Amino acid sequence: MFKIAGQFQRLIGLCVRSPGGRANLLLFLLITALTLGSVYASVRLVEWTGAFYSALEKVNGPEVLRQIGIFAVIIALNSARHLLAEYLRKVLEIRWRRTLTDIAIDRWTANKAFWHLAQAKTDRIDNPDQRIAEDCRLFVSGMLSETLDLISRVVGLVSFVAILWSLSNFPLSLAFVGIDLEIPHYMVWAAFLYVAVCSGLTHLLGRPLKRLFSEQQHREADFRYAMARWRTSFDEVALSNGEDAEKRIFRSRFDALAANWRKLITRELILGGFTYPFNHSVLRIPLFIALPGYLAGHVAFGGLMQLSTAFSQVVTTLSWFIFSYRDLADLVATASRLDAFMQSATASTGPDASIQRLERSDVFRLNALLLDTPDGRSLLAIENLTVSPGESVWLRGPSGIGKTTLMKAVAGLWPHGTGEIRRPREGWMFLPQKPYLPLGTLVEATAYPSTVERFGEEQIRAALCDVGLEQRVVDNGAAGLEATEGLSGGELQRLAIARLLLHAPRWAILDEATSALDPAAEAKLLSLVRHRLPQTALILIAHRAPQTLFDIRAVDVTTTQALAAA
Ligand SMILES: Nc1ncnc2c1ncn2[C@@H]1O[C@H](COP(=O)(O)OP(=O)(O)OP(=O)(O)O)[C@@H](O)[C@H]1O
Repeated sequence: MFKIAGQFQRLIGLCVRSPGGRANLLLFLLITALTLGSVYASVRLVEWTGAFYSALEKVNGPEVLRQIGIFAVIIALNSARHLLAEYLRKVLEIRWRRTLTDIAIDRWTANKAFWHLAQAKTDRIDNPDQRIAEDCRLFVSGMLSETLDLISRVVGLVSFVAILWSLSNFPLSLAFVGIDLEIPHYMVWAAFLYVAVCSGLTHLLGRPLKRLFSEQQHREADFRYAMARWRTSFDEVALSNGEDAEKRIFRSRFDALAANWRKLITRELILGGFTYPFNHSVLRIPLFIALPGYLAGHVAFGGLMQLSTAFSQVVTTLSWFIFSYRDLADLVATASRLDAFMQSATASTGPDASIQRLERSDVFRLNALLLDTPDGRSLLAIENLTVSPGESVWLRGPSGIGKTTLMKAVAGLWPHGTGEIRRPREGWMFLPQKPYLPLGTLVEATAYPSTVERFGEEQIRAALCDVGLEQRVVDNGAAGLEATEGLSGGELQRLAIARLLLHAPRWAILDEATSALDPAAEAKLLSLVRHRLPQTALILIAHRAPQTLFDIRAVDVTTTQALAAA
């Protein structure tokens, strides 16, 4: 219970403490006031019912007409109140959702938490996209509607208990083990006892729901992810006739989803076996509880009916927990998923690195660097390597030795290994074999990770033409339309070279970044880079010798054992 309260407190705290939190809190108070207006409207309608039926009983035509007018005014004002409250609730919902989403994205991206958490063997955050897109929305909307409901019910409860207290002004007399007992206002105590027992039973029956809801969200996201992954690889699947394999993956994920769904609906059935009859008997049971008073002659028939109505009001209001149990379980499951995501993303800076990193010098130097895999397998070893600005170096080594891992270590991602990396803090660019293509236009993809405004469209188009993508530029026209789909492997690598030319970093590591180009194109592009960026240190990682029209220093990367033998 304390754990759940802590999760809600942390998440609500994030909404309230963020910029604009006070304005949102005021909006919440306004919505609460408007919601409480519904209690006032109910009380006014009860009064109106009495006045209207009295007028009817007395066949008082003008008074009946007046009451119809009052009714119209109550309904009009109440409708306006309801619509305004709903509108403002939805405004607040999107505002708080934006706040939570912004925080989730900030934490997910800070210190490259997204990368480190994806590597984690334990406590891995599954489906972060779902947590950011879906859980933030579900948490805010569920929390708002349940909180407003609870507040209006608490206020309604106070007025209904007062009414019940004044109506049930007779005691219940009992003879218990020879002792005469008198319970004054027993209807009020009976209402509380009745709801307490029923709530306990509801909780007992519905307890597994929270875990089942959480599991369901998790399996739904896994299923969606399998579909989304397939969508990004249509070519590969079609070429390898992988439809059946894909179907097997979808079906197995759907089976997992359906298996949990069956457990969920069975549990809902068990819970419903109690809550459904409860919901339908809640209006009748009071009558039976009030009967002793009626049979003892303490109350007339009309009073009995009044009493049972007041009792039902109290019980219905008190039963919020029972009626909302399913939604509350869903909300609690969402809150714990989202809170776990926020906590892990905040805490994650990756494992402690044993590689020493110094980021002050103006040269790039590796000293006695040994890289390992996370499970301790040795990868490459570099005894000494120094690269100065403007130099060109080719790092060569067999496949799987850890060349790409070296690039990650230099970038500060890979923590496993020993030795020292000295490098300037700024001015780096890392080009992987398959460049990342963000959503957007060709021009935006070329400017990535900077903005189009930084370079201007003309300069970007010129860079694209320089790397041999002029046809693409022409095809896209001036509009810079969505054009990044359908780029071949070689075209993608050309685009990455255009990025390099635009950003003009002082240090660049190209990991098989021209492997998809023919030798002549490779030589032309690398020479263009060398010519345009004379101050840039170019470190090429490749199995085979890169075709260049300039001098390049070859450096062998080897394994620890080979180094020791040498
Ligand atoms: N996150 C990881 N967890 C465990 N092992 C990893 C991880 N990343 C890479 N490895 C392992 O490290 C080894 C080196 O991989 P890496 O991609 O650096 O090799 P490479 O020399 O670049 O190979 P290639 O020339 O074929 O691209 C591989 O055996 C790979 O499986």
